[in-house]
Amino acid sequence: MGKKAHVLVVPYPAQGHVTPLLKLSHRIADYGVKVTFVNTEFVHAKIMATMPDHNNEEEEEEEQNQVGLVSIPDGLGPNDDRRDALKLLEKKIRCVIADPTLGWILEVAKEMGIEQAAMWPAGTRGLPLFPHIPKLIESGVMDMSGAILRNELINVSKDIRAFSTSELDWNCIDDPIIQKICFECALTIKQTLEHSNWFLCNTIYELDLPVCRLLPNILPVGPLLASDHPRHSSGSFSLQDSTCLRWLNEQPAGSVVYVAFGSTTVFSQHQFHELALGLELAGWPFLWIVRPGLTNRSFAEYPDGFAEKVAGRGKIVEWAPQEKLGQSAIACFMTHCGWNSTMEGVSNGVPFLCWPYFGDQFHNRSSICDVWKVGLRLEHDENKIVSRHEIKKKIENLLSDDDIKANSLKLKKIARNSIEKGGSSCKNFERFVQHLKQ
Ligand SMILES: O=c1ccn([C@@H]2O[C@H](COP(=O)(O)OP(=O)(O)O[C@H]3O[C@H](CO)[C@@H](O)[C@H](O)[C@H]3O)[C@@H](O)[C@H]2O)c(=O)[nH]1
Repeated sequence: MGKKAHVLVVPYPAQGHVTPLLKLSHRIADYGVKVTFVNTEFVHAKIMATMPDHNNEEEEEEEQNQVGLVSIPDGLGPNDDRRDALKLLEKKIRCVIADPTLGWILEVAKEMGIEQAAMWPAGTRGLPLFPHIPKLIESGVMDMSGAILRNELINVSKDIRAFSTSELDWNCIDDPIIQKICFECALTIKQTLEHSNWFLCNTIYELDLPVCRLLPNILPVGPLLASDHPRHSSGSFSLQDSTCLRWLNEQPAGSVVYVAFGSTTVFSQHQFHELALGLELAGWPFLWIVRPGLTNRSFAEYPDGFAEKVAGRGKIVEWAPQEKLGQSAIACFMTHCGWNSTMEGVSNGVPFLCWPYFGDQFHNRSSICDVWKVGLRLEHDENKIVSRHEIKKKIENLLSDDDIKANSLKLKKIARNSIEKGGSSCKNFERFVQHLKQ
């Protein structure tokens, strides 16, 4: 059976408009089409309060063909008079800011004559590949659907290391359907990069010079840090366990290996064991984030006797306030090289042990190890496993490398300066905001 068609219904937030559109939506849903109906929060609350309770099974079954009611704010203040139906027409959106992967939102904004700003959340090193796609098709390196026909090195600029075709994001995926979706997404990103009014990036001009020069329309405004602003939310999906901050404060300066792999990495149980044994063997204190889903089992199983062997020097939590881990106790950061983690690590001046999992993380590793020289790679063995011995060796190599330590502190200064008044990212950001306020 094919996928259910899905329509989005957006009424004007007034009784006489909501009612017919909702009736129409229910009719459509009765034909097996999925409907998401978007009300303002104000209207949504009113409708929900008048909905009958659905208690019996018969009604639950009917529920499957119900219209999904969701809400968005209407943009008015708490004291605005919502009985004045014209009030909303006075409200104009100045600019739409969206993730480039959702380029269609920006296209709609363009159609409506609204300014569009894309905000790229990932690493920028791979960005120059997107505008290069037509040339790769023309020269027969790939076909129109992104399938690679010939492996070769891709040169986008003399200042940027050549990419191999295996580094193209969509080419790293085995499933041909997902590969196709990812290629379409790459085309959307290309389009957005070339046509949106603004292309903001969570990066720093001084650290990303070749890319910023090659793509002059990108606007570096990073590192975007919430922890510097007490009232800003980091948008964490999980509760952050703050007990590790206290624990860290009790550890000697420069002694703790911080181990965290963001929200998407999944290890096999075998690899998870090997990592635990590597941390045990290395002998350093460690703070390890083991979120639910980090292994491909329903819960992570530690090696026998692990807890006893690392007692007193190993702290494991499900989710930490990572951005706030700027304590001097942290000696290095074992990471999957997600871009947020990369920017946060750079801002805290910590050396990296790089263990990328997919996508931009490989490019980010390259920035960390080859360009900025603030980290080392963890290498897989012939069985595609990062062994406990490799982990111990690389921790030792990294912690005894004074050049890497010095580079990390230099980078921290650059990152922090860039967001101070007069710094490059601060200036870029102010330019953008001033424009919005005109
Ligand atoms: O215990 C933890 C661990 C992580 N984090 C936060 O979670 C975020 C993780 O982001 P990131 O490091 O970018 O990793 P992912 O969640 O894996 O990010 C996805 O999105 C990124 C931005 O597009 C890409 O660079 C990555 O490849 C992709 O996996 C960071 O802000 C961390 O501070 C916590 O708050 N607590």
